[in-house]
Amino acid sequence: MEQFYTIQGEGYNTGRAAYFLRLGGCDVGCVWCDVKESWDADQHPRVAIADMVAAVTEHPGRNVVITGGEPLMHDLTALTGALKEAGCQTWIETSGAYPLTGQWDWICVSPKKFKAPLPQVLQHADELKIIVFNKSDFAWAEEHAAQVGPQTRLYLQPEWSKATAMMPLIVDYVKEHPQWQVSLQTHKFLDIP
Ligand SMILES: C[S@@+](CC[C@H](N)C(=O)[O-])C[C@H]1O[C@@H](n2cnc3c(N)ncnc32)[C@H](O)[C@@H]1O
Ligand SMILES: Nc1nc2[nH]cc(C(=O)O)c2c(=O)[nH]1
Ligand code: SF4
Ligand SMILES: [Mg+2]
Repeated sequence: MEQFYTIQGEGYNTGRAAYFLRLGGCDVGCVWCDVKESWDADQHPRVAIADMVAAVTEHPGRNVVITGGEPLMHDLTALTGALKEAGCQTWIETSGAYPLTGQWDWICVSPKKFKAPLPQVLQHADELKIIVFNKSDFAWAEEHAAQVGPQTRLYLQPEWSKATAMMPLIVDYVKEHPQWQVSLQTHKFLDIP
């Protein structure tokens, strides 16, 4: 759908330069999704893997975030294989609703109520990033934290339009449950892609 070189704004790798490949297509249907224009894959041109890798390597950074849309609706074996061959670190942003394909250096799973994550994907998560839209999401976050491995980093990220109301609850929650960390969409504060 689009590709751009920016700073990873969210989660564990916040602040690090990364090239984003945003793949079209998602049927999860989050009401608050901030890239609804990604949902219909047919609205976006097909790009050859070699062209994506060439675009990545025009920049000095070698961290590549594959996001979407829901990137795991595509078989990512060939794309991640080509990126690894070009010396890239491969990071994914996924809801976990589809089977894991590809070779990954960092897996961020952000489960959704609208289409449940697969246990297999949760078990491979390096990072679990729960979007907090209302106060019931803390209990829901714990249900998913119980399904990841002991090394998985746990993040609570406010839904953007509810951030003012949810941030005080998130701050209190993290102080009481310090296994969790705060994640903010810092790129939106920086006004970068
Ligand atoms: C647009 S999604 C694409 C990747 C994948 N479909 C997913 O949901 O993880 C990228 C990240 O943005 C988060 N996100 C989407 N809309 C958001 C919003 N309105 N506020 C906060 N985070 C949001 C998602 O939860 C996910 O972690
Ligand atoms: N800077 C920046 N960081 C991000 N982290 C995850 C994003 C995404 O939409 O997947 C995203 C994004 O869209 N921009
Ligand atoms: S799964 Fe991701 S891309 Fe799909 S609707 Fe939800 S936030 Fe948007
Ligand atoms: Mg985004």
